[in-house]
Amino acid sequence: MVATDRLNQTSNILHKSMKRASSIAHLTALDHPFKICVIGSGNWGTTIAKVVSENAALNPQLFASEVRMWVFEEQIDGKNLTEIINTDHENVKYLPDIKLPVNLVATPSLLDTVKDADIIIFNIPHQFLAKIVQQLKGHVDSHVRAISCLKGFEVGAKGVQLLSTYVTDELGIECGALSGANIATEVAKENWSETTVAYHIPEDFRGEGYDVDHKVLKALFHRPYFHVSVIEDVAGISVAGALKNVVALGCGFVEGLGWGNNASAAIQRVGLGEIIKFGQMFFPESRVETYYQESAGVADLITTCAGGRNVKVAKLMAESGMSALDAEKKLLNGQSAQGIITCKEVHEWLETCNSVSEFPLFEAVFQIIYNNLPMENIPDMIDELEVFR
Ligand SMILES: NC(=O)C1=CN([C@@H]2O[C@H](COP(=O)(O)OP(=O)(O)OC[C@H]3O[C@@H](n4cnc5c(N)ncnc54)[C@H](O)[C@@H]3O)[C@@H](O)[C@H]2O)C=CC1
Ligand SMILES: O=C(CO)COP(=O)(O)O
Repeated sequence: MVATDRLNQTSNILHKSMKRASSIAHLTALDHPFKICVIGSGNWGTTIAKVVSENAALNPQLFASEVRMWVFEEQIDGKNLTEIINTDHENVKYLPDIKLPVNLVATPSLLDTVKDADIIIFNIPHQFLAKIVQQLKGHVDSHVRAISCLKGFEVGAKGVQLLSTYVTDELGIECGALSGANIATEVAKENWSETTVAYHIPEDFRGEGYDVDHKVLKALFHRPYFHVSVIEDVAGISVAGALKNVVALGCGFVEGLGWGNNASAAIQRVGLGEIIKFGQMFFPESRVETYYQESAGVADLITTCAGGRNVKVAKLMAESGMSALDAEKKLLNGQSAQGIITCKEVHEWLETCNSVSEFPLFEAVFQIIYNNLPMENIPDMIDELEVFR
């Protein structure tokens, strides 16, 4: 009886997932297949390029097979990285030992990469976004749609902005976000992960089959090993993705000090509270439920604090006394621990708003990295400032 129930249950699950897969497979672009490009070829940039290239090859009615990936050109042993990627189908510097699909084409020119693209996926360390977006101005049609996979904020004359909002404001194109518990190397190895894509359907939507909607985004990013949930809350997933990197630095400090799991859990508790509070104060359109219902949020906080680059860099700082930038350089071979910049951006914004004291963990991380505050002071800093909660 129990065995029969199990069998029925398994067959129901199989039926549902086959139905879902076939409904995605039967989507058709009615005008021309959507042409995809990826801007960025780092650890996550290359991984996402692999994911979407696989889907592009499998769905010719919906996507053009060739996916271009912009590479910030550099030489590896006297050879251009683009040439290595296009010949050996491997990004030997930022994603070694992972075979890339042959329909993924590395391109050194930014403008050639976006030429005729229908969907642009931004995936670079966020400190380079402004420069890239400025180069794209005037070269992207207003009907192009975009997804930002970046984690961070833009802080400037307009205050604190989501990176997707920055893209929309500067380029005049609709931009959503992708964020989740996604250590790139695990996704690249096709170990099962979940992610969240958030996208608002714009007012100039041209109709199903002619434009990007939630079904198209699911077809673009969902893989058997990379399960995608598509929602509307761009702000919620972006705030969570940016700020968990700051919390992860805090976890790295206490880990490097040898304080153990309780201390790391305490940092994550305070950190989650500050993430939610930041979202509610500065992005009131974000939904608190997103943080625990979606992969972007608590799940991303857990995976990043367990094994991400930010935690590793902070741990090395604690163990060696190195500066954040030296530790990043030593450990990451050109990759970026985004929390180092994000905590500064957050501090500057909170100072402008006179709200520094309401975010004791974010402020402690900033003071440790930029003003050499002793890491051992974290518990006291949190206690002293937490009275403002
Ligand atoms: N790696 C990961 O596990 C994940 C990363 N993310 C986010 O995705 C975004 C991109 O991260 P990654 O692809 O991992 O990048 P990365 O950390 O691997 O950075 C290296 C990339 O930066 C490029 N770069 C270096 N100098 C540059 C310059 N002056 N201008 C333009 N590009 C330059 C390099 O060419 C290389 O492509 C970040 O915001 C990150 O937080 C999100 C989820 C997972
Ligand atoms: O964003 C990430 C996981 O979702 C990656 O985190 P790190 O940049 O700390 O490796």
